[in-house]
Parts: sequence; C-alpha cells; structure tokens
Amino acid sequence: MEIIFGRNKKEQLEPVRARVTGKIPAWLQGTLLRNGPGMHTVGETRYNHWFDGLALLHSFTIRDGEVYYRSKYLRSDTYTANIEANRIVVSEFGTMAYPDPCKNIFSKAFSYLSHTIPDFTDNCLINIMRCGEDFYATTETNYIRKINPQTLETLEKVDYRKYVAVNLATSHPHYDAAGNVLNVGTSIVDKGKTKYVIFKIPATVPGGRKEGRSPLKDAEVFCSIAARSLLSPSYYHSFGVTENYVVFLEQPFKLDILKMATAYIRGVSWASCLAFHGEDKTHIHIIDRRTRKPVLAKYHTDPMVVFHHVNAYEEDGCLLFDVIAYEDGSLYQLFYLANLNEDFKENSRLTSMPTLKRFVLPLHVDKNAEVGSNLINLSSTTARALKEKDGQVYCQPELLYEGLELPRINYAHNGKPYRYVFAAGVQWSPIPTQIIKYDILTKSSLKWGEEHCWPAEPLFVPTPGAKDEDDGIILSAIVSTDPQKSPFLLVLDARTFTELARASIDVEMHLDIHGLFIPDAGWDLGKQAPSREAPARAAAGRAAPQT
Ligand SMILES: CC1=C(/C=C/C(C)=C/C=C/C(C)=C/C=O)C(C)(C)CCC1
Ligand SMILES: [Fe+2]
Repeated sequence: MEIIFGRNKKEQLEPVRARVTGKIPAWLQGTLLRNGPGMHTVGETRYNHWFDGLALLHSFTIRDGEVYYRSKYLRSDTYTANIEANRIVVSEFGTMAYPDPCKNIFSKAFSYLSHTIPDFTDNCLINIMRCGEDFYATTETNYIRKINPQTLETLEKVDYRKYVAVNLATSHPHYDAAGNVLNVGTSIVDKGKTKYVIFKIPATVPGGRKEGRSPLKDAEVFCSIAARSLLSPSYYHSFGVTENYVVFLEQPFKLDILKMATAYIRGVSWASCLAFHGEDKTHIHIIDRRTRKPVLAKYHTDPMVVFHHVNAYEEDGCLLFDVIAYEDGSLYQLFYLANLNEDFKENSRLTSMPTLKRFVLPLHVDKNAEVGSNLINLSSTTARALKEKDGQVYCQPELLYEGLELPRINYAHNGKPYRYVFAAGVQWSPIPTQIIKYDILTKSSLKWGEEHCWPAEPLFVPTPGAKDEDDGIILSAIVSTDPQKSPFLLVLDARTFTELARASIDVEMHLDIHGLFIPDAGWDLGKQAPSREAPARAAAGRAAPQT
C-alpha cells in the first residue's frame, strides 16, 4: 500500500500521450484538472497523515480523441520552505513542524510564542476552484494558490483574510449560473466573536475585470452565522445551496481553539484539536438568500459527521438536502499513514459507513401543528420533521444508500430537483473500489469496478445540448494496486455506465482527492493560454498540448 499512499510521486512535467482504447466522444474536448497529496516525506522527515502530503496537481487534456497527461507539484511557500530546508518545516493537518531547530532556551521560548497564533499552510492539496477566468488550488486554511490550469504552474498566493475575515474556508465552494462563487469560512474569535461567514466572489465586475486584479478584491460577506460556542466552532468540509436558501450544518465535530492555540507548545497536530461530541446535536442552519438572514424556524438532528453535501432543493414548501453522513468523526483517523501499510485492510476498517441520507425541512412551521406531529407530507420520501415542545423541529432523515463517498452530480441540477448521484463506492475501507450511479427515484444503482482498481471521484460532464440529467460521460482517474497495470483515465457513458474508453498512462500517477473539468469552449484563450495553439490546430498536428 506504500506504493499507493506513502511513496513520493514523481512529477511529469512534459505532457505524455496516453494509449486510448475504445472511443472518446468527439465533443469531449477540454482539461480534467485534479489535486491531491503527492509527497509524503522530505529529507529524513515524514508526514503522519495522508492529508498532509504536498499538493501534486495533475491534468488530462482531452483533444480529438487523444489524452495527454502531466503533473506538477504546487510550488506553495510550504513546498519551497520544505525543499530548501530538506525537511518538513511547516505544520499540516496531522503533522506539527518546528521551523528552527532552536539552539538555546531563549530562542526556543520566542519561537513557541510566535506560533501561538499560527500562520497556516498554503499547501493547497484538496480541490480546484474557478473564479471567473482564474483557477485556484484550495485547502481549508486562509490560503489559496492561483494556478495556470494549462501548464500547472503556481501563481499568486491569496490570503482570504485580506478580503473577508476568515481563518478557515471550505475547498468546496458553490457556483451560480453566472460563475459567481459562494463559499463558507470560519472567523475565529474576531472582535470577541466566532462565526461562520458565507461570502461571495463575483465572476465578473461591472466594467470588466482589470488585468491582474484578483476577483477576491470584489469578495463580499453575504451573511454570517454566530457559532454556538466561541472556542469550539464546528468543523465542516462543504455546505449546500438551493435556489433560495443556503444549508449549513453546525455539527458536533468541533475544533478546540484553546487546544489549537497551545498545539505548537504541546507538540501535537491540528488534527488532535478536532473531536466528535456524540452527546451534542447537529444544528441545521437555513439562510434565506433573498433576505440574507437565517429563517425563523430552528432545526436539528442527531449527532452526525458530514464531509460532503450532495445536493439540495426546494419542493412544495419544503427544503430537501442530501448528504453523505457518518455516525462519528473516525474517518480522518483512518488516513494516518502508519495505518495505510501492509496491514491496511485491518487498520483502515470503517467503523461507521458513509451513508447517503435525505433530510427534509418544512420551510414554514405551522404554529398550530401538534407537538410530535410530522410536518412533512411529501410522497417521495420517508424523511420526517417532528415538531417539538419548544417549537423547534427535529429532522429524521431517510436512508438512501450505504457505502459511497466523493459524490458528484450533474451540476446544472445543483440547487434544483435532481435524480442521480455519481460517487465512489466504498465497502470495508475508505478507499473506493467502485464507481456508483445511484438513482434516487427508483432507488437502484449501476456500478463500475475492476480488479486491483481504485477509482478517484467520478466527475460528470454533460453532452453539449443535453436534455436528460444523465446525458453525458463520467471521468475518473484510476490507479491500480497491480504494478503491472498502468493507471488510466476512464470514460463511462453516464446513462448506461458502460465503458466508452480508457486512456492508459505509462507514468506514475497518484491517488487524488478532488478536481474539475474545464471544457475547451470555456477557455478565454487570450488570457489563459498565451502560447497555446488553438484546439483545431493542435488536433491537426496531433501534437501534445503546448505550454
Ligand atoms: C491544515 C489545517 C486544517 C486542514 C484540514 C485538511 C487538510 C483537511 C482535509 C480534508 C479532506 C481531504 C477531506 C476529504 O474529503 C484544519 C483542520 C482546517 C485546521 C487548521 C489547519
Ligand atoms: Fe471533499
């Protein structure tokens, strides 16, 4: 398992042409851009956790039935500092690092103090975010790194704190039809308050964006939600949106700020400051996007841990939202590299299965409804919302499917009624062994799987002009545990889940986390790729994409 997880991957700077078997649809032209950890040791030092690894970007450029692969380490400040020192000098999620090997007691004390309020890492290894014509590698701290999606070069370091007061922010933003970004971050003990801040980054600005001006300059706070506790805000990894509402879960998986403030002195990682509180509830916050204020009703459910929201929408006066839920916070424990070794099957057993759950909330709570009555009357679901004595609403979800993670949908249906969830299928371990298409309407599923194959998050790309929700293809980067088998990009027909093509790559590839597809039509050729050939010309010459 060392090969898949703990071993450092080589970057592939020159695009390599893949061996394509089957037929890639002619309309599929663009770049699949992905992010994930690639380097787990620096010099003699090693990271403890898989989420600590230095970000390795990789891309698959699909042009006229051919696929070109390349990869490059994100040149974050963290990467540069580590490489220069030839050891890990910046702390990550599961590894606390000590920059200066302190020579005397005074400098040691000073060094501790200057780290009480930590400057987090810019090792943006989780996802890719699009802001107008710009692309950023993202993690969950206050930093994002602009990248060139074509050459995978690292550009500016952006500190969210310069534009909105957040110390942490998700790497799963939402986009509206115009490309405006909506995201959530946590503002920790700022002017005596800890809050969750929902902010918007406009894709364009009136009069056009000036060359070199960061879209972040035009970011605005949309709304904020006071955290229930000043010193223990919830940890969250994503959120949901409908046409008129934002769904934010304040779950009992919490960061302990006092523990974080003393972590450096105590020699423990950020991960050790994160804990699940099974005795607490999960509070469901619903913000009206029109008034930018929380709705009056108070909703809650049992303690759970959600990393990924799938989708949310409104129907008949109700708000429905689907999430992948766990019964506790043990998932992140499974990714310690010490467990991801030969005894991996034993050490990485899921104690709580990731389950697709549907919650349904009444948007208006009838004052006259009886205490204990179910406020949901939708024939499509068994989810319930019970009125409580104090007027609060207790939500009981419908269990839809067990054993799936890394969910994706046809994003044209984001915030709207939808039917299909594309996800990675997991069984006994958090590592996906299948790709699943789950049909919420018929409660049936289709699967793709192959021996020794570990699929990445399956991404849906719609056929141009598609009318049906599943008219499109699924892209997933597959790594293999069999050293004889090359990694490949899999192209599935999203409707039937049959394989259309695979593009095998004869170079090393890493297991990634998240990413996005950039259709060629979406390129602003002038800005993004000054030296890039027009797609038609590149195709004619059957050349690898130019840099
Ligand atoms: C560095 C750092 C953090 C990093 C969290 C990370 C890196 C989470 C990764 C999650 C993934 C990959 C989930 C996959 O679905 C925290 C906890 C926000 C706290 C502050 C410092
Ligand atoms: Fe995620």
